[in-house]
Amino acid sequence: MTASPEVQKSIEEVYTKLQGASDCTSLLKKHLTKDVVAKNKSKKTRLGATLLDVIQSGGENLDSGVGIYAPDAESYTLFSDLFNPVIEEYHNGFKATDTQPAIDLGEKNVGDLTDLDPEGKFIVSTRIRCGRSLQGYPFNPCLSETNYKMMETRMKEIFSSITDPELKGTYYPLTGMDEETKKKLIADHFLFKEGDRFLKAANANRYWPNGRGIFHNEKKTFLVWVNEEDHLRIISMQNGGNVGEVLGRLIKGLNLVAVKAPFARHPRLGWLTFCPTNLGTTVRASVHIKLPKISAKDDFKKICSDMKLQIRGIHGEHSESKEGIYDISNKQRLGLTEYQAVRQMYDGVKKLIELEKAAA
Ligand SMILES: Nc1ncnc2c1ncn2[C@@H]1O[C@H](COP(=O)(O)OP(=O)(O)OP(=O)(O)O)[C@@H](O)[C@H]1O
Ligand SMILES: NC(=[NH2+])NCCC[C@H](N)C(=O)O
Repeated sequence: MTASPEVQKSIEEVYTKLQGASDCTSLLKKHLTKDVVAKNKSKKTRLGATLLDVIQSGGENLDSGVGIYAPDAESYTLFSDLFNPVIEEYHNGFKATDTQPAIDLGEKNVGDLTDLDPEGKFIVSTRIRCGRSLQGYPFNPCLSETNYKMMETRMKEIFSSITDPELKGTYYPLTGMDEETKKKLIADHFLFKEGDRFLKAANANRYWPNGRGIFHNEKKTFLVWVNEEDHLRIISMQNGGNVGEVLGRLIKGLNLVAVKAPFARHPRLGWLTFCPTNLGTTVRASVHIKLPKISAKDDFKKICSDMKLQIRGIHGEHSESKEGIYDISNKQRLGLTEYQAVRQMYDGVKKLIELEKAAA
């Protein structure tokens, strides 16, 4: 199967647009070379995805940090000329010949992750999330409306089978959810935002809100997002800095879902996700933290990036910090174990708190 002349022309146009965009710093722009375009523009996956599906989000959103998504699992290999260098640069040097290590969620080590802020002076809340894709389904741009509905139905059955007293809860479909409830869930950091322009341009918001929703326990400390960016985002969160408790709950919840739903795993790339930044462990462990002194200094960003930490704003990715509160998390998710990913955040945040305490 080959891509149509129109699609190939659009790919050339994205390339030309990126080359002409002097303020664009995305990994897409850097790694979509003339050669990569020439070699890949006519290719199509078995499900019909093309290089255009991979690059259109970054082509439309020139402020993307990364700019590419995989419409289906095959795209990671068929378009590896583009994915591999982007993955290598994002995930701290993970090469085309490297393999994701075996799973280690850290069951045996949760006790080592003692409260980072026992006095409650710095950390507002802690959250660890991972992503999962249900085996047998492609990613958003290749899903039909029926696929979405079938996946949601399957997940509803799984959620209703959870009887653990701490984790059991209710599934709330987005379809029919009143605006007030939705807004509050988003503002309180529990629910995904609507209309993400990066996902929209990647064709990932089709049939919205069908098939999308959120499951959570009563305390909203264990949550599962259904069919937003990934098929599933499994989340554990709570106020304060007790990372061990948050990880322990995530492992418990993840295991309950995993026994009922087989997930898609790649021999080299680990758990498969729609965005290459989330491959491997898929783990983003974060704190919302107040660091008024060190965050005001010029070297704050460098200190964080040297410790492989990512800084986000208070309402998540692409948002601004408010009242001096930052979202600090591990950046790398591939090429290390789940426990190491959490540990990267844990050790880094511990250091940041020491620096804040010592700062004048
Ligand atoms: N430590 C935390 N405490 C409370 N809320 C958090 C924490 N970390 C993230 N959040 C909230 O989770 C929501 C989702 O954030 P965001 O979209 O940045 O990350 P994500 O769910 O990890 O996914 P992605 O990386 O795909 O964007 C936002 O409302 C954000 O404020
Ligand atoms: N939620 C994510 N997958 N975040 C990572 C990348 C997001 C967006 N495509 C960008 O390049 O900036």
